[in-house]
Amino acid sequence: MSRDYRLLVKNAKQVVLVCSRGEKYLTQHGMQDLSVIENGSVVIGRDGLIKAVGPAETIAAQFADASFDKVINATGMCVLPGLVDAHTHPVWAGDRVHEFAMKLAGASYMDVHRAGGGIHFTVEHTRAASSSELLASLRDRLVRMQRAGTTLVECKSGYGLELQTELKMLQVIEEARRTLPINISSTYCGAHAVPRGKTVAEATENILQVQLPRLREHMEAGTLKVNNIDVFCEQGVFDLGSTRSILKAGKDLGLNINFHGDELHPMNSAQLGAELGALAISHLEEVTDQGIRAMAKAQTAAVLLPTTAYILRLPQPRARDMLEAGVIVALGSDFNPNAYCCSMPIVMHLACVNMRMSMSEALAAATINAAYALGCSNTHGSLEVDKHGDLLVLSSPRWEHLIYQLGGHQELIGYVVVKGNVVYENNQTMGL
Ligand SMILES: N=CN[C@@H](CCC(=O)O)C(=O)O
Ligand SMILES: [Zn+2]
Repeated sequence: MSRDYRLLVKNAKQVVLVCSRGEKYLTQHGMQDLSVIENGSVVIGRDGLIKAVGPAETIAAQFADASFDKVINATGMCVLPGLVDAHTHPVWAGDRVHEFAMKLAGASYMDVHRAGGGIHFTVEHTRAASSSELLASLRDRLVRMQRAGTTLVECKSGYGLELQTELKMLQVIEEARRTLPINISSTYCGAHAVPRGKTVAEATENILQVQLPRLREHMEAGTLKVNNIDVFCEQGVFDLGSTRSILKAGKDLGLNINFHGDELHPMNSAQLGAELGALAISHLEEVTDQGIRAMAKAQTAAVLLPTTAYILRLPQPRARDMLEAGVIVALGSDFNPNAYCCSMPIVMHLACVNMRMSMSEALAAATINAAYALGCSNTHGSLEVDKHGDLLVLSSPRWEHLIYQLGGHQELIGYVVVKGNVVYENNQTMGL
């Protein structure tokens, strides 16, 4: 057997595995009691997969005659799995800082949307932008996310609302996936809003008869890899019936159902998602008790987005009720021109303070459960042998500092590693 490896991270004060028995997700007590090794090391092979993780002394003995392309001495530091951001809209042109001012002055999200702003404003600018402009800004945003610890990120289309721009966005995401050292799960979200001048029925028809068939051709030809299908199921956007037909058609294409539901009004989106076998539903600020029970039973993950409730001053999603009912709770940044946040550490902090999650629950939600929401928890979301060697090294002796120090991740994160390669190194780290 070869004794050459890509990376050894040795002697960490804590190695947070999150889980260690091949769990696909964590719920209830499992989220409270994360697997942590005190004084541990991790070995990543040349194939980018984890070969060993365990007590530092055991690893030192087991790999005494091995050679490593790189060794990180993590004495006094913590190692965590790379963070997983389960919901973002990172491909767009034209910021909406002016709308932030309107909302601070009292306008609601739907006031702005109905007045032709919001998603419509971004659609106009994104349709006009070239692929290279979109790719350049996407790259910058992904770099910012990565520096904040994200190593797997879901990226949606949805600012085209017609075939050409939706395809342009998905191709830009595909190019990022091919060329950037970050894992991407891509989502077709052509039903993000009803285009100006069209009815819901016309928009649904266009998606079913024009956009999805062309997407199928690209997927079959191997020119696009798309993982998930999304719809914004909301009053004044896509109703339950149109949502159902679009999601079902996406599922027939082999896409995972992962959609926006019960955000501003109770729509019975959670029940619909459970019925269709959705992998995940995002937002859920207005989910009902029945919806919570249906999601728990169907093992449909709830992707909660603390930045949205915070920025729009919405009621907080009922994280505690969901956790107690056994729902698989995950987290996402919801990065988009409305909620401009690239940082999962800040998202975890908000989840703890505003949604009353514990720090362990928040970390599980931002790692193994977010990976589950993207159908990737067999390869990502925890530090276990044979999973991808994606991890963070923090310059603090306890991992909880990543959540506790609000906005402190820039100084705390010393290394971000993807498949055993250091993709970000920060020489300016500061301890406590
Ligand atoms: N709610 C719908 N979609 C996004 C917002 C997109 C936008 O405002 O541009 C969300 O998840 O928050
Ligand atoms: Zn969204």
